[in-house]
Amino acid sequence: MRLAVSGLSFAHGAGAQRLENIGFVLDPGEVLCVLGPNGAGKTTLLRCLIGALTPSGGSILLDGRPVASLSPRALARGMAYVPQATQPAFGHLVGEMVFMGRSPHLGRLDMPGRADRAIAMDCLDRVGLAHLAERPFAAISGGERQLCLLARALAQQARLLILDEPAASLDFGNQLRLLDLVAGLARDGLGILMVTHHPDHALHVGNRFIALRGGQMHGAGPVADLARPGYLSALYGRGIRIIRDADGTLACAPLFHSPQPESNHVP
Ligand SMILES: Nc1ncnc2c1ncn2[C@@H]1O[C@H](COP(=O)(O)OP(=O)(O)OP(=O)(O)O)[C@@H](O)[C@H]1O
Repeated sequence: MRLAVSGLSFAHGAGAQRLENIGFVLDPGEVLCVLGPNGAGKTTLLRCLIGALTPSGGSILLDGRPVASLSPRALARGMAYVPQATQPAFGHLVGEMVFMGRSPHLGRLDMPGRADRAIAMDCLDRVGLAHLAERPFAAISGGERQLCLLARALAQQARLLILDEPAASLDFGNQLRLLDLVAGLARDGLGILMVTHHPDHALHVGNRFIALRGGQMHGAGPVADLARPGYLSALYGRGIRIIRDADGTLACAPLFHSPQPESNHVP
């Protein structure tokens, strides 16, 4: 399933920052990372993609069909969205939250059947939370909630995953587990669009990236471009260097004691 976005624009309202002329393609088996400073428009972009916001211009095509023309059910079978971890509105159990991911596969009055429950439990197990199935969603930690929402999206069995800062509340071990999971899902042929504040994560599991700044495309390309000298410093407005260890693994580190970049010009 191919997601193709072209010339996308959106405004939250008069005077609010606009998203302008955003474009990219996400193919099956690819991890596309969305980077950019706070307030750059990353979540706004994701909410346009899933139909929660209506763009003022441009196109969003899923396998060539405008997402706006798809029924909620068809859209949910195509794309699964994992928002930033939220406070629970209702008193659901963790397992029930994950069953909800099966909704696009059920009839209007159907309850999840045995097969749906097995899929949901398997997804909960994949994120390491099987032992919390009977706990209230409201009574687990922020990181566990984030993993639960990921399990719900996996239970949806969509071909595209849209992840909004999936690692934001995770401990270091769970961040690595998440990255392994993302890489594995991409190997299974899913397309994954992942907003991240960790350029390292993009370098580890991403294929390509887009960078937003002030609602505009600041750059796009293969993730290796993020390691170009000065690129991340220009994107975030702080000195950042890339370290390459003996086996070729790249990591970002701060440059605390050097002059900070004054412009956001991308080299
Ligand atoms: N509902 C809203 N009404 C008006 N402006 C909004 C609304 N939601 C977001 N904005 C503004 O739109 C811009 C982009 O917000 P968005 O949440 O998309 O940024 P982001 O890149 O996801 O940020 P962060 O990295 O901090 O999560 C910001 O200037 C924000 O203040």
